[in-house]
Amino acid sequence: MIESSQLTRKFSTKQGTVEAVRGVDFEVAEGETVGFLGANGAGKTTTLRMLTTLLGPSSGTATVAGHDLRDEPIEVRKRIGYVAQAGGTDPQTSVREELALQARLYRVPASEVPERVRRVSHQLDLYDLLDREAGALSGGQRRRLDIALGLIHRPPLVFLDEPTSGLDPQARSALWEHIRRLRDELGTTIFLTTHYLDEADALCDRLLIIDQGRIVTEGSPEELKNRVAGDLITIELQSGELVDRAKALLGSREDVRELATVGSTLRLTVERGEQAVLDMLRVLDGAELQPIAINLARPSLDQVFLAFTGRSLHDDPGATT
Ligand SMILES: Nc1ncnc2c1ncn2[C@@H]1O[C@H](COP(=O)(O)OP(=O)(O)OP(=O)(O)O)[C@@H](O)[C@H]1O
Repeated sequence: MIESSQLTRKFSTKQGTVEAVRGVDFEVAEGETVGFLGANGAGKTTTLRMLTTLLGPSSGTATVAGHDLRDEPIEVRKRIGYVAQAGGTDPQTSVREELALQARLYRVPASEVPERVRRVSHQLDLYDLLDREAGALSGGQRRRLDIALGLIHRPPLVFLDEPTSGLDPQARSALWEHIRRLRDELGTTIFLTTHYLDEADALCDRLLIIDQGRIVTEGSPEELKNRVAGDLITIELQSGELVDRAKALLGSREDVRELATVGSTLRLTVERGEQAVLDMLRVLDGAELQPIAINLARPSLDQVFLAFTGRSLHDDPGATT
């Protein structure tokens, strides 16, 4: 659905040239939900604006929904929906009028417009709000309207720029449900930007992590977590002496990457923790070692982000996760 080839964008400013995007290569398959994860200023919006034909690349190109960005921008535009960070619409227009106007802009035949408005408003839970003025909507309702506007012409590919930015936790998880349904029920390919790690984890089949204009790694949330850290198993025993025995029994396993003892606790970093923890329990039981407590912790995407970019998203003043 998307094939980006060395897309680059520079901006000239009074202070000099800003290299916002420095040659990004990636692919997005049909039906995937792919997240572009990065801190403020990493280059997410600039890439999105290039892929949606709103901004010309300085170099490189991309094929989007089967058409080249540079050679056939109009064909690209017909096949995509773009939901920008802040929708700018007339606050006095009703939700119904907004949707109908957008449908007409996309040349949906007039006779089909009411049905389209009905469908999309059902999909995004806006049906009871159709006669409300856009200016009177809550933040979550407004974002749902923005997404409905991006879907009215039924594009196979939708770009969402920070879809839940500024929403409260309840409105965010409600919107996630709507985004999931787009993929599951309509097969829509979704490319979204976010700097919320929980959002990336909850919604995306695959993530591209962008830092300072470059993609530093990609993979499914699970793959990325496995690649970075492995799972952490902590086993607490009655005494340091018993810990030493447990260490001797478990330390030589092939799947143990790191091992440390802290007082009467043994800490092991392993691959596939769920399986390992069961095996280890069996081994300890066989040696008549009964742990007081066992804990298994999965690595977080935060650790992944830190490993690949050298900083935490929590340090980013614009991010709230
Ligand atoms: N029109 C412009 N003129 C000059 N510099 C720009 C322009 N647009 C973006 N930049 C710079 O390019 C870099 C990337 O910006 P971009 O908006 O793509 O980041 P982002 O990852 O989307 O950040 P955010 O999460 O804050 O939206 C930033 O350093 C930004 O200041």
